Amino acid sequence: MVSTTNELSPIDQAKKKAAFACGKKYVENGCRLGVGSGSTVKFLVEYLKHAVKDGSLKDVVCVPTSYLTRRWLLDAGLTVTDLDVTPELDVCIDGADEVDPSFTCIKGGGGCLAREKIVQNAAKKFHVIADHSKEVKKLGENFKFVPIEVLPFAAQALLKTIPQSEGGSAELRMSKQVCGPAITDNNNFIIDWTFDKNRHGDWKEVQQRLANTPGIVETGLFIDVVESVFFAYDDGSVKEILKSGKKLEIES
Ligand SMILES: O=C[C@H](O)[C@H](O)[C@H](O)COP(=O)(O)O
Repeated sequence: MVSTTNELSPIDQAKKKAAFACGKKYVENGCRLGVGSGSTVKFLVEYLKHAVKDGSLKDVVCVPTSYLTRRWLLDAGLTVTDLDVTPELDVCIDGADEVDPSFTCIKGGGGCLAREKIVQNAAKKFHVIADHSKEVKKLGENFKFVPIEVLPFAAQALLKTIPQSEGGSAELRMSKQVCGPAITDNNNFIIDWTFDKNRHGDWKEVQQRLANTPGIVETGLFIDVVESVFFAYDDGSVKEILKSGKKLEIES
C-alpha cells in the first residue's frame, strides 16, 4: 500500500500531504489514536505504517471508526483495539466533507458519521485532514447535504419530518452495489438531508433539534470539536489552521 506520490492525482497528493503532516505532528509514541474513515484517512494509515516500520513511532494503538479503516489498519500490521478496551483516546484524526471558517464540519459522505463522532468524543484532541476542496466559506458550497444516520424503523417517517422541521429535502441513501438502502456499520440507514444553501449558520440549533428527534442516531454535523485542520493545496503546500485562527505553513 505504498503510494508513490508521483503516481497520485493532484488531489490525492494533497490528501497524502495533509495526512502525513498531521500524523507526524500529533501522533506520538504510546498514542491512543482514533482513526477516522475515508480516502484521506487511508493516507494516514500509510503514514502510520511507515513510521512504525522505520522505528520512528512506537506503541501506538488505534481505534478505527469503520469496518474499512479497521481492515486497512490490520493489513498495515498496526495494533487495533476498540473503545471497550481503550475507552479514552489521546488524539483522533479524521477527514471531512466540508469545513467552514468556524470549523463546523459536515462528515459522513462515506456513511461512517456515528462511529466517527463517538470516537472523536472519546479523544482529548480532534484534528481534521483534508484537501483544499473541503475548505469553504459557508457549508453547502460543494457538499450539499448533511448525512444523518437513522434507525430503519424510523426512516420513512423521518424522510417526511426532517424537511418539515428543517426545510430542504431528504433522501434515503441507496447502496450502489445492492438493490436497497445503504447500511451503516451499525445496521442503520442514512438519510441525506439537502439543506437550503441560503440558510444562515444556525447549525448548533439544527444539530440540537435533530439530535432530539426520536429515530435519529447521529448527524454528520461536527461543531466546536476541531482543534486544527490540515488543508493541502494543489501547489504542494500544506497549511494547518488552528482553532484560534492562526495559520501555520507546514514544511514538506
Ligand atoms: O463517512 C465518511 C467520513 O466522514 C469521511 O471522513 C468524509 O466523508 C471525508 O472522506 P474523504 O477523505 O474520502 O473525502
